[in-house]
Formats: sequence, C-alpha cells, structure tokens
Amino acid sequence: MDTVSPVAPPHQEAGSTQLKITSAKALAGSSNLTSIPSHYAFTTTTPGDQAIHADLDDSIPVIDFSLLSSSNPDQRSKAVFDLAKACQDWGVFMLINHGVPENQMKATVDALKGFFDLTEEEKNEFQGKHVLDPIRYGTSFKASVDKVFLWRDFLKMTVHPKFHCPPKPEGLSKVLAEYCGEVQKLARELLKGISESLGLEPGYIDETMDMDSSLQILAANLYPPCPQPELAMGLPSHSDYGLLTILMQNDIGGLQVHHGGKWVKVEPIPNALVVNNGDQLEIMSNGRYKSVLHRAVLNNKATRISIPFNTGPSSDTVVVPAEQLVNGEHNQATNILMTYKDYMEFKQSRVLNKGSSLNQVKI
Ligand SMILES: O=C(O)CCC(=O)C(=O)O
Ligand SMILES: [Fe+2]
Repeated sequence: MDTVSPVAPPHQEAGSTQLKITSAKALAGSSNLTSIPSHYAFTTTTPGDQAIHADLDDSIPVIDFSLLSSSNPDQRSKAVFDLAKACQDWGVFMLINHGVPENQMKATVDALKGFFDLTEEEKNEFQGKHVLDPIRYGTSFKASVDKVFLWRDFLKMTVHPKFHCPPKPEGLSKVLAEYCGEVQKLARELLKGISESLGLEPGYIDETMDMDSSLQILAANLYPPCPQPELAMGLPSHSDYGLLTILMQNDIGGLQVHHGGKWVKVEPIPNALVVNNGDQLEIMSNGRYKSVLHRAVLNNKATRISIPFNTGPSSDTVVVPAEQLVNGEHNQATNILMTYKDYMEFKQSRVLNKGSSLNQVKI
C-alpha cells in the first residue's frame, strides 16, 4: 500500500513568520517528487468511495442543444422532455452541438494555461481573500486555513455583470470575454428550456432571477500530475452555489458525479460541455432538480484543466421556490431566504466535503 511521506509542509518557510504558499503546479514540477507531502493526504479511500463507470444503459445523459433551439416544435418538446429527465434523474448532463466554436474553446483553454504558466510572483499578485473579490488566484480551497491541502491551483473571475480578468498574459482578457459571451447566451437558452421543463413560462427564471444582472463567475482549475493520486484530492465532494454550471475541460478525465449512491466518472466527450444543476436551481425548483454532488480526482500522468462557468441570479436576488411547484408531490420546502450574495459567503465559510450546504440552511 502507498504511504504518505512525512516531509515538512513546503508552504512554510523556515525562520519566516510570513506564510509562503506553494502552488500545486510548482510542487508537482519540483524534481524527484515521488510522494505527496503529508498535508496533502486527504482520506483513506474506502471501497464505497471508489468511482465506477456508468452502466451502458444508465450513463450520464447527453442533450443535443441544436434540438433545444430547433424551430420544429416536436423536436423542441422532445428536447425539453429530455432536459427535464436529465435535471431530475441526474442533475448533470453532457451538452453537444452547443454552438460554441471549437477554436474558441481551444483558445480559452490555452489562454488559461498561459496564466498558470506565469511566474509564481506574477500569479500571486492576484491572490484574493474574499469569495466576492472579482479576481482570485490561489491553491487548494482556502490555503491560509486549510488543514489538508487540495492538489489544485485555481483562478476565479467575476465576469458579469462586470467583466474582470487579470491583465496578463497578453490576450487573456479578449479570449475570455469572447468565450463568456458565448456561454452566457447558452446559459440563458438552457434556463429557458429548464423553466419550460418545469412547466413554467420559458422566461420564468430569466425574469425572477434578474438575469440581466446575473452574477457569473468563470474559474479555471489546474490539477497537475500527482505522484500519489489515490491519496490526494483535486476537489472534494461539493455542490455548486449558482443556478447552473457549464464546464469545459481538456481531454484528461477526473470529474465524478454522485448518482445512485455511487461515484460515476464523467468521461470527457470531445468538444462537449458538462452542465450541472446548482443550489439555486434546487431551491427554485423546490427540490425537484437536485444540486448534484461532484468531485475532481487526480492522476499521475497529465495535467488536467477544467473551466467551470457558474451562473447565478443577480447578487441581491432571494431565490424562492416557484409558486406553481410548491404544492405537489415534490414539495420539499427547499427555502433559504437569503440573498444570493449572502449564500455565496455562507457557502465559502464552510469546509468543503460536508455534503449539501442546502441541508444546513433549509427552512
Ligand atoms: O474540475 C472539475 O471537473 C470540477 C470543478 C468544480 O466542480 C468546481 O470548480 O466547482
Ligand atoms: Fe463544482
């Protein structure tokens, strides 16, 4: 069995009171690293915690966006039906034929890799402290307080209602603004289909969530190869705080979703996006569309990059269950009565890997 080497945490400089935090990328790049430092040892894996491949007849649903935007009413209603099933049974689906150009997706991945290739000093200029800071670079989850470190570096940017992006590397801002423009349109169309799939007016979510001012965050997670991938963790089990997350990734798998009591691997499909329900969608749908638990695991061969685009309502919206969905068999009184902004702060203040945060605030 693999063991964890008890070496000193590399983020503490001898003789220094200042905490110096090393990125996962720098750590992975250090020569002769054959085991993880002890403070990256996440948990001992238990058999029930292992991921499985989905059965062929029970795999992650695939939604064809071109059918959802079809002018043929039969095609559209079939697509809305499939969307309802995907959101209800899985809380996650693969989106194909979404219309985001392939070269734009590739340019976005390359530009964000370029950010992580900056020097540590350059990246550290963007260390944010607060969940609502418009640009935040960091490692782990909250490296200043984390007891166990996550093997990932991240960059998070608020891209709507106001667009923020680090000024370097050159060209990053232009590429991301273009990508976000496309994904924003996609998110709004999906939310129309989702409203309809719940039996609501297509514009229901758009209007009640004040989507013209919606808070949108683009992140990039970098998971470098890890010498002991089964002992460390990229991102532990969590749900996302917004309405929907639309995730792009390179061809290195690692995302897993919790379904039917097991962890199911999300095998990347070239050019497809992964879409998952977030907490606010669970609230507005009154528990019908669950905010799916997911996690990111590691490998020892190649760097994985994932780029989630998270759209919420506007910061000041207090999301409540749609009235039409309250008195039915699905009534689960998923109601938290706090603004989206406050919910994000609440969620960030919690430790990851404690299951659904909604369970703690439901009333
Ligand atoms: O890396 C992944 O695939 C998952 C990322 C994620 O869940 C997140 O950033 O919230
Ligand atoms: Fe997530």
